[in-house]
Amino acid sequence: MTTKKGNLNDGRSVYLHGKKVKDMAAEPVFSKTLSYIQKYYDLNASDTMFLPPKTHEDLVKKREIYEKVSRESYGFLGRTPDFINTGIAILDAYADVLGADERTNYAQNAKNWAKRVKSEDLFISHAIQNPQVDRSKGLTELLSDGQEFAAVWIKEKRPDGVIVRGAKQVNTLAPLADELLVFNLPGLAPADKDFALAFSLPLATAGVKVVCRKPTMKTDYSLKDYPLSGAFDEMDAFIILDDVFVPNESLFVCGSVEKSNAFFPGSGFFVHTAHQDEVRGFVKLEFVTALAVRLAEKLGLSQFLRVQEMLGSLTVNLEMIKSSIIASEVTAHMENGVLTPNMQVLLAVRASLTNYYDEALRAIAEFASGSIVGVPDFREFENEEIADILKASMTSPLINAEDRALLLNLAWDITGESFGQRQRTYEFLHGGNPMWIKNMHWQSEDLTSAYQMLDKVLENAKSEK
Ligand SMILES: Cc1cc2nc3c(=O)[nH]c(=O)nc-3n(C[C@H](O)[C@H](O)[C@H](O)COP(=O)(O)OP(=O)(O)OC[C@H]3O[C@@H](n4cnc5c(N)ncnc54)[C@H](O)[C@@H]3O)c2cc1C
Repeated sequence: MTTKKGNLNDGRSVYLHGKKVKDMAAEPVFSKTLSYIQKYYDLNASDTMFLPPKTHEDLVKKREIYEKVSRESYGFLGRTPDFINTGIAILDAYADVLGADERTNYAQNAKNWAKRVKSEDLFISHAIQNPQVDRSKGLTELLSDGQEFAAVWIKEKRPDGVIVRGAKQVNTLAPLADELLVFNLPGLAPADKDFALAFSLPLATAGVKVVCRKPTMKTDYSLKDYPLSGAFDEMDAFIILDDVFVPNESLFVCGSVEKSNAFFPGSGFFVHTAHQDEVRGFVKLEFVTALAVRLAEKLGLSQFLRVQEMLGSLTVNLEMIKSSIIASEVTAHMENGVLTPNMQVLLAVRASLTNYYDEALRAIAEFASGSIVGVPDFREFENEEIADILKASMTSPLINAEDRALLLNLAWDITGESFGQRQRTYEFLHGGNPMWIKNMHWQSEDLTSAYQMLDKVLENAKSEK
């Protein structure tokens, strides 16, 4: 256990700035962010997190703890330990779908793993999406073309486990986690047996290489200049599995396309992690909505009708998301003895949040306008040569110079900085391409009563003499 204790120097291979990191604690991008991740443990969130929901009250309790954890990072850390842990909480009830074969008992492995994650309070990071090598080709075709890193595949089968090779394109917070959970989304073709895998391994396993993107964190300035991007960076990483040995007992799927395709929806992970994710999304939407309102007030814009309409639209969006999350709990159903939130509602929330978040960002950018790039380095407010005139010229009856600069810096962090751009990309894509989400929603929607009305009016028209 490393994340909870705060010691990430366990021999893991993490690459940053073109080098292998020797001391994780010496890198602010990791140490500062870790202190935010650890708030999950400070809040003793695990007791509630690992509760398999049986009643409506349980779901409400879980929502409240997701919200609490999320508020610690204002919703800007998406993959805190509660995300995967809420799926692990119900794995015991679902694992039998994974079955067994002559190699191992996958269902039992998953149950044992869930027990260990709970008892050791581990932080699990998940790696699903395959690198965008050539989406026009199937995985088996890519491998036969020599593309060994287009996905993760079984290179060698041994009696005690398998050697896997390959890559996953983005794994959020992997450098700070205890273990990597590697699996596929549904969609493997019948020929893709060698790609049919699901397993979890400690970060420090030989051959696991975690290659970080360039940080968005600003370390050379004060938090006054970069209130969020100076505080944490939800690091994403490219994962390389360079001939990694996975012991039989760590395998949840191996060689079965059917089981691989069933893993995400069939393990209960999808719906319960979605519940956590949408609550976290709501908290973030609340934050950006509040910032838009504060900017409008402090820049003297809120008496304009157009601005009022924009603000009203943001609060309407917020209300829709809040109510929908509650609706997903009220319309939950029992499945495998677990009270399961309504997935159609959660998918609708995910599909809408991408647009609502963007709308809030557009409002912030429009209100902050050119002022957003006219903010000096905060040290200028201490510069004897110009401090007085700067403060006088930037102070208004509504807000003093420093508070105004701070508010605008926050707006820039969220709309302009690489931190904000990464957050925007995250909101758009982390839950899957919105195209797939909407596609999935439409295919599962029950339109029976709507069709009945439609047929009635058509029949009425046809039967007119
Ligand atoms: C900040 C961030 C953090 C993330 N964190 C994680 C993480 O921790 N773990 C993880 O596993 N994943 C993570 N993801 C990955 C995320 O799950 C994927 O980016 C997302 O699902 C979209 O998949 P993709 O990028 O492979 O794009 P694709 O699905 O390849 O789509 C790319 C483009 O191709 C088009 N396209 C692709 N296939 C088709 C098709 N069949 N028909 C028509 N058009 C098609 C799409 O419309 C789109 O325009 C993260 C992503 C981001 C941006």
